Amino acid sequence: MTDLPKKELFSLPEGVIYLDGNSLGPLPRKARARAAQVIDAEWGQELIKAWNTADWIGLPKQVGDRIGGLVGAPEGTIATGDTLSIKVYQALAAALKMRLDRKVILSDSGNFPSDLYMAEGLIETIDKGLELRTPAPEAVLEAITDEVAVVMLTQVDYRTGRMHDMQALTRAAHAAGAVMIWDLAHSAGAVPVDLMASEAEFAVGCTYKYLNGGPGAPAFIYVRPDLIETVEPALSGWMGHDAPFAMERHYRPAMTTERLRIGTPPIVQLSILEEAMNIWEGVDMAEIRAASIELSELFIREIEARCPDLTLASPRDPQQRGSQVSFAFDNSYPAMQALIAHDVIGDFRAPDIMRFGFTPLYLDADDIRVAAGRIERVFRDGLWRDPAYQTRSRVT
Ligand SMILES: Cc1ncc(COP(=O)(O)O)c(C=O)c1O
Ligand SMILES: Nc1c(O)cccc1C(=O)C[C@H](N)C(=O)O
Repeated sequence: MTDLPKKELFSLPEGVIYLDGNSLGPLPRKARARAAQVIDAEWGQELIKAWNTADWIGLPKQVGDRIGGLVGAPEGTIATGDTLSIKVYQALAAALKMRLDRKVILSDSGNFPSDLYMAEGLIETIDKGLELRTPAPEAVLEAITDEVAVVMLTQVDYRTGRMHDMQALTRAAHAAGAVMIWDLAHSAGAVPVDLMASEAEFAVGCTYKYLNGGPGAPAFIYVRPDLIETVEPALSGWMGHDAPFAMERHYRPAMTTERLRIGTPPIVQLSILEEAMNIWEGVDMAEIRAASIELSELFIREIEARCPDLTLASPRDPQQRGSQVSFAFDNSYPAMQALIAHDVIGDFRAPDIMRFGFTPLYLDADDIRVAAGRIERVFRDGLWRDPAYQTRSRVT
């Protein structure tokens, strides 16, 4: 049994109840010292020698292996770096190369826009004859036909929290002869994932949400081990080369997942992420999941009892949800602004969603009850009507 929560390991502002770790995780206390060490002692003193003396060059793989431990990926199967959108592009381009005889990319209408935009951009670049299909999430299973080259899904819907059945959909994709890509942005560190057991060919994800790597933290990409030596990288940068410092004239991919790296790794961010991953040492994802369900069920009960104007917009069955709960309300934007002003931080997602994330590493039942009390007040007293909350910020 892990001791949850591990609140003391995070630097959270006094009095704030943070229900947005599903978008940007909070600051791990040790991140500051680690970043200072990398900047002052390594970069400052060692200069370029630090690539060897501080093993900067080995850091992307080291961190990838730590992430692998949380998502059922064996050592050496996860490469880190770049942004998730780039990793989506790479996975999709490589997957399409594995099914050149087919023309359909299947995703769903609830997928995060960037995943769909990257697919649209890829189609424009490599083959305008490809087609991106986006049925409703509930209709994906029956849309997997033998026309489909690649099924590309985000396991947990960013807006509703609805969770796809990874095992069943991967099985269906394979039965239809399609390649499977999972986006784990809202899964890694949120729900138990077993990539090897799923047999999916690719997975991608980000590390600034439940993994607490900080804004702009590097993304990750998983390739099933039996495919690593044959996957064709669409973005053939030198850090994915088998021997980057041999400076060979032609690209020759690394014989490991490192072939999906592109350029110079972001060392300060990777170091912070490694520090954040230390918090997960000894944490059992099954325990996190059980605690997350307890917190989210409590939240739903409290909100439904106290705020009759809000409508649950997430599946009621906790097994069908990731680690977030959404409520619909016509004036969600000002309402969320009012909640934030009253120290309950969630977020708004267009058109009418108030989204709350549950992160048992640093939240407990008391936090949920206090949050529910503050939320009740904002709605009971109509505090969200204040003109101060009506003006939209650039980042919502
Ligand atoms: C499911 C999903 N895919 C892609 C992205 C985009 O990631 P990035 O901005 O790191 O490229 C996000 C979050 O921003 C996301 O939630
Ligand atoms: N990556 C983000 C950013 O740079 C600014 C604000 C929000 C984000 C997010 O991660 C959004 C997130 N993927 C979502 O689920 O809405």
